[in-house]
Amino acid sequence: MKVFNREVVADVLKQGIKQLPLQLSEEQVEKLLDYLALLNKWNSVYNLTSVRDPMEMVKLHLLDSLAAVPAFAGASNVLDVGAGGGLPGVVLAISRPDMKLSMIDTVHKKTAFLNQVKAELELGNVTVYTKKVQELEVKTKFDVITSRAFADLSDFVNWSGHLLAEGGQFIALKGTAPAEERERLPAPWKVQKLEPLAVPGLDAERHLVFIQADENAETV
Ligand SMILES: C[S@@+](CC[C@H](N)C(=O)[O-])C[C@H]1O[C@@H](n2cnc3c(N)ncnc32)[C@H](O)[C@@H]1O
Repeated sequence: MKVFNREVVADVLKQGIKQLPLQLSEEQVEKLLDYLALLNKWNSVYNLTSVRDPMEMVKLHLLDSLAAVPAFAGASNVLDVGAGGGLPGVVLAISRPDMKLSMIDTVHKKTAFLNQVKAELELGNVTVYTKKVQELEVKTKFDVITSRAFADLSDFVNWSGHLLAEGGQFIALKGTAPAEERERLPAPWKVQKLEPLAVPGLDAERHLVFIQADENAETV
């Protein structure tokens, strides 16, 4: 486990947040830092992320997920598929306490960690599922289904399309989203928008891919 210097990490986080169109309270920033401390503490046990350095975790995990938060402006009931250690799910849940946030992963030790985060950070808006997303059934479908570093776009929509409410959308956080991958989407799904994502302190290509059923979408 790398040493977690909360003061130094907080400084990088706060500087990054200033560069984003986001208003977070001091309490929310503290919860983000608590989450990062838990991720750092339990990573060696649960194997939650290959990123081991807390300073790198701030940029590659927290700020990367925070940069996507404004894209969820109109959302009220969101599912994060393949949430792993909670990205972007936990960051969304902390940033938008008004929103219901569900996370699903097949790996029990990861969802055990997510339930621990939920309890320790008192995230009353969070629900955690341990199963394949293809096998999940819910009473109320989601208005947004998101994922980060999860799967090919076609697999993402094929495996979770049954959980999306009518008129809802997928938002995938990707490094690149090659045209070939976007064009291979099965009907009725179409890429509505491909948006470059600027992550403070990160010099890497990042994108948000918005996908909707054809009747709502303009093909890019
Ligand atoms: C590369 S990790 C990404 C984790 C996290 N989203 C992140 O960005 O750090 C992909 C995750 O998807 C989960 N996964 C793979 N297939 C799945 C499925 N069919 N349903 C739910 N989760 C799945 C894996 O267990 C893994 O934790």
